[in-house]
Amino acid sequence: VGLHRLHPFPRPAPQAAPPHVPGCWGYARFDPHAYLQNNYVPPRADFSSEECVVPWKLRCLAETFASGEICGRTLIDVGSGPTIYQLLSACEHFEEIVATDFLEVNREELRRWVRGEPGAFDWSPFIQHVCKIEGRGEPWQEKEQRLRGRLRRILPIDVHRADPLGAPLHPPADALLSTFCLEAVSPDRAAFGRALVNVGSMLRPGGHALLLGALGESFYLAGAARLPVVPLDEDDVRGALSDAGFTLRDFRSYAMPPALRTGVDDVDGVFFVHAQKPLEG
Ligand SMILES: Nc1ncnc2c1ncn2[C@@H]1O[C@@H](CSCCNC[C@@H]2Cc3ccc([N+](=O)[O-])cc3CN2)[C@@H](O)[C@H]1O
Repeated sequence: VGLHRLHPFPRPAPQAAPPHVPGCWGYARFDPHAYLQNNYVPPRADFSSEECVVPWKLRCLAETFASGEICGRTLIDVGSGPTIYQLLSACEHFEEIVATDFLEVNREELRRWVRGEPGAFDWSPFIQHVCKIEGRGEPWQEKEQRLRGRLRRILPIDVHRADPLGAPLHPPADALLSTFCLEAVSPDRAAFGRALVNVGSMLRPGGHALLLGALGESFYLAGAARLPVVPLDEDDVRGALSDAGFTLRDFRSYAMPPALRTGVDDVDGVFFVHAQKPLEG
C-alpha cells in the first residue's frame, strides 16, 4: 500500500537517448534556473494584469478548485518541473501532494523550495496572487507553509512508461494535475495520446484530471537545451482526452499576446482542461 520506493530512472547519457523517447537527450541539458527565468518572472509572470498568462493560469486552477468538487487524499502532479505555482490552489483540497519529474535537477529544485533553503526560487508573488484571487484573506505565509507540509513526496516519473512511477500507484490518486509536460516530452500526437493513457492509469475511477499545456508550440529553451514539442491544437487535445477515456468537464484557451512571445519558445497559446475519469471501467 502506498507509493513504492523507486530507484530514479537512469538518466540517459547525453550522446545516447533511449530510442523510445526521441529528444530525451536534450533533457540532460535542461537548466531549471534558465527555465524559471524564461517563464516565471516578468513579462510572463506579471501580476498587474489579469490578461497576462500566469494570472490566467492561476485563475483557471483557483476557479476550478473553488467549487470544492475536486478533493480527496492524494493529488499527483505529473512532470512538475522546478515549479510549485500549479499546486497553490490544489493544496487546500488534498492531504498529500505528490510532485514528480524525470530529472533529478528539477526534483532537487523542488526539495530546495520545500526546505526553504536560500537560493530556492521565490514563489511568493505567485502565493500572494493566489491568496488574493481565492479571496479568503489568508496570509500568504500560511499557504506557503501548508503547501510545504503537504508536498511530502517528490518522485521520479517517465510518462512514456505504462507505469510512469515504475510501479502501480496504490491507492490510485484522487486527482491528477499536469502542466506543460506531456506535449513537451512527446515526439508526435500519438505519443502524446499514449502518455495521457499512461498517466491516466494513476488516477482512480471518477478522479479528476487538470491539465495546462501549450498550443502550437514546436520548441522551447531551457538554458543550453532546446527541446522539441509536438504542436497541438484544441482538437488534438480534445481527441486525445476522448481516446484516453476521459469525460471533458471544461476547456479554456488563452492566446499568447505579442508582448509575451519572447523567443524562449514559439507557443501560440495555452489550454486548460478539466476532465474526469469515468467511474466504471
Ligand atoms: N519522459 C518524461 N516523463 C515525465 N516528465 C518528463 C519526461 N521527460 C522530461 N520530463 C520533464 O518534463 C518537463 C516539464 S517542463 C516542460 C516545458 N514545456 C514548454 C514550456 C513551458 C511553458 C510554461 C509557461 C508558459 N507560459 O506561457 O506561461 C509557456 C510555456 C511553453 N514552454 C521537464 O520538467 C522535464 O524534466
